[in-house]
Amino acid sequence: MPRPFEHLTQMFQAALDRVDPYKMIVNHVRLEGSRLLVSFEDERHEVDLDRFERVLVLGAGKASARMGKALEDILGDRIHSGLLSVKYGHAEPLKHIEVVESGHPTPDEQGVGAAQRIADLVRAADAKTLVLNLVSGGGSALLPCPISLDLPEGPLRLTLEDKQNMTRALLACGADIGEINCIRKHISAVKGGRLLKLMAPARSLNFILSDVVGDRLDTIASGLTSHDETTFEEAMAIIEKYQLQDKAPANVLRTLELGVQGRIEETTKPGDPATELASNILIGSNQAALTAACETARSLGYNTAALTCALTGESREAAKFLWGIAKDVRKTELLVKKPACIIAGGETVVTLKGEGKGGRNQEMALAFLAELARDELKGADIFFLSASTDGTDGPTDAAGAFASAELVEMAHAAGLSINASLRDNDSYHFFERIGRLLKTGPTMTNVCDLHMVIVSP
Ligand SMILES: Nc1ncnc2c1ncn2[C@@H]1O[C@H](COP(=O)(O)OP(=O)(O)OP(=O)(O)O)[C@@H](O)[C@H]1O
Ligand SMILES: O=C(O)[C@H](O)CO
Repeated sequence: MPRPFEHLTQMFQAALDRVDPYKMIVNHVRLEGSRLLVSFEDERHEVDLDRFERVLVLGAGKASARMGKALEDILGDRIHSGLLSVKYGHAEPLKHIEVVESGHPTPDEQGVGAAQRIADLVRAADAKTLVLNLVSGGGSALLPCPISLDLPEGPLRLTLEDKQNMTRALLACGADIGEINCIRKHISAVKGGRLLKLMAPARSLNFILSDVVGDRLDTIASGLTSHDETTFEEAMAIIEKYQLQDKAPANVLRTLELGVQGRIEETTKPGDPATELASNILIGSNQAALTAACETARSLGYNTAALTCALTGESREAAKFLWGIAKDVRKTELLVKKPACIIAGGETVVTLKGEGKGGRNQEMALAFLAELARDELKGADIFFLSASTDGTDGPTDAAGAFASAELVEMAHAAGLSINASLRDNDSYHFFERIGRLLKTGPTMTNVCDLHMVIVSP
């Protein structure tokens, strides 16, 4: 492994360590006698547990089991019971909280079962119940609760299959997570803050780890515990924007149409009394990971530039943007002096056109490699890593992939075509063949993606 790749891996590991949800919770939440004290930047809360007869821990997301472990270590027997839905392979043995593993990114029966049980638990919660919700990215897929309506003309029951087909169409069309979740919220019985209405009159403290650019609470895990800023009209406009009329299941289109006509109640809106009972606490985001990566880069001797936590757009376009910056730094050192490390975070999208296997980070590394292959200076001074902090980039077992000039040679030697692999969205098989995938396994955290470029002197 070339030295710069080792450095990029160290920076990524440091970033993961900083956003370990266990540490984020135990460092900011403590129990003093019967008082639960929470302090995250400007969010401070104090709750007297003796005022409640029971404490329930609920939630969903790739990082939620690790958050649950932290709460168990802090609260011990104070937790009455709990239920979390996490992605397969993301469970953690817990004592008071049951952890169910469910399908992601396409929801499955396990998720439906967990969502149903969570809905039942919150419906039964009264004013003597304190609910602690642990919400993290992935929660949308892990808590599928298809809306069910009794209309004068007969029942309208969305099925798991409807949700699965809608999810597949949304993930492939290039829509960003705000758009995807706008639709998810309007066809769910718990998302878009509908969980809050089921939970009233119980009080809730909701710990939220952001995997969404801009950290909008109504987007993370489709805003289970947040009021919703989006509307049925916007959901319908997204269907039209991505021409999903033929791909969206008939039941979904019908639900959205009825919503636009005002025949279905909107998601929970700002000012709804149910929102008054909930405190939403953002425990971490991409910024923390980016900061840790920068600190490590500095300690390894690089002059470091943190570009943004909000890199979005098509992966292959973002790769060109980062490549342009790398070339600028090589030539002018205007942004930062060499040896340089340029770091960005965010979440891009991939509009799937091919039948291959990959993820948005692997696709970005492949598109970066395409630029390296065209470089007149042969790019021996530029090294790149793009990786997802949850450890699973797209439906693959890799977190991301590396790129450097040496890989262009390796690909040629292996008879691989960068352009053909890009055309097929087949980045996984490409990097697997040349042994340059980054594999971490499930990291139990989730704060979007990191992209890091080293420019050597
Ligand atoms: N062959 C492929 N090449 C590139 N990207 C792909 C490919 N197949 C799927 N994807 C992308 O993978 C993404 C879904 O995978 P992933 O589970 O990593 O998403 P996620 O955003 O991390 O999930 P969540 O936000 O729910 O935590 C989609 O953006 C999809 O476009
Ligand atoms: O679950 C989801 O909706 C995404 O991961 C964004 O939080």
